[in-house]
Amino acid sequence: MSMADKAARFAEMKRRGEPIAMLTAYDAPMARAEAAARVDILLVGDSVGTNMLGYASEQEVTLADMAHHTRAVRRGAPDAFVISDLPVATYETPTEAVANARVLAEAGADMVKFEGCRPAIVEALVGAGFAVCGHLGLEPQHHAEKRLKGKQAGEAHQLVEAALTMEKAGIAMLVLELIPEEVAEIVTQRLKVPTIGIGAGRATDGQVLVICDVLGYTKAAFRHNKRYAEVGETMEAAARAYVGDVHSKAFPAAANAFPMNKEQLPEFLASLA
Ligand SMILES: Nc1nc(=O)c2c([nH]1)NC[C@@H]1CN(c3ccc(C(=O)N[C@@H](CCC(=O)O)C(=O)O)cc3)CN21
Ligand SMILES: CC(C)C(=O)C(=O)O
Ligand SMILES: [Mg+2]
Repeated sequence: MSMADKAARFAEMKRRGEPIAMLTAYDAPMARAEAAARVDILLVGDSVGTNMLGYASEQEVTLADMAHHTRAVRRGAPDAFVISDLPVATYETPTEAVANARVLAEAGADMVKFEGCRPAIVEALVGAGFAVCGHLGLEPQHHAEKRLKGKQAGEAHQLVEAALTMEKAGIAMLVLELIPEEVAEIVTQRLKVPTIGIGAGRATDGQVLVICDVLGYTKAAFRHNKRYAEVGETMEAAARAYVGDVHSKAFPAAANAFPMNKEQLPEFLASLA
């Protein structure tokens, strides 16, 4: 199946009014769990850098990082639909974008995503056979200040124009990040391709969240997020209990140890005498 055929399923979901659930995934066990939970789309976001690799910003994420994590996600979820982010400064020219998209596709991505209104980049990628997801509104790779975009009428109008430009260029999907609900609703109505929102309100065709926020693995308490677990607390409590058990010699117990063959033990001890 070609990359475009696989993505057609999501356009069909939009037509039917079936919401699309996307989550970021960064490694094999995460991907396995999300696939088992029937997450529609796994996003290997460049947010892997700040959330999993300890980087200070999205600027530090490399193509090698993205390929490494895309391979892990693909190994964990062989049949899932996987989108991978082209990291910062890897799609400056059409030629560069195509070469770098190939690296992500070979690592297992079904679709590639990049930030900003760059129709010439979309055309080159689509021409080379890649399915492309756009990303407008807050562009973490390009905007140091993480705040709502399209709050002013002029900026909101530009966002709608940019979305239409990207659709005309050939994107198969569009992520809308941190924009007012009313703007996301207009963009969603005017595009045939599905919109996926994060902090973009209720009217988009799908939603995406960063898995670490959903898990309560990160400390952040973003307004756009809904926390479904407290994995960070669970992880610290488990590590703390383990340390306590080792220090108190409660662990390992006999059940965790491996005894020698009963008949061999006397012979072993005698051999040492
Ligand atoms: N852990 C994590 N979660 C995310 O949602 C996320 C990432 N990382 N990394 C990439 C981008 C960056 N995102 C961000 C980053 C900061 C805010 C933020 O500061 N939100 C404020 C409101 C901002 C405003 O009102 O303008 C908040 O209080 O929630 C939002 C989205 C979303 N993405
Ligand atoms: C926030 C989503 C859309 C993203 O681009 C990422 O996780 O990198
Ligand atoms: Mg990203």
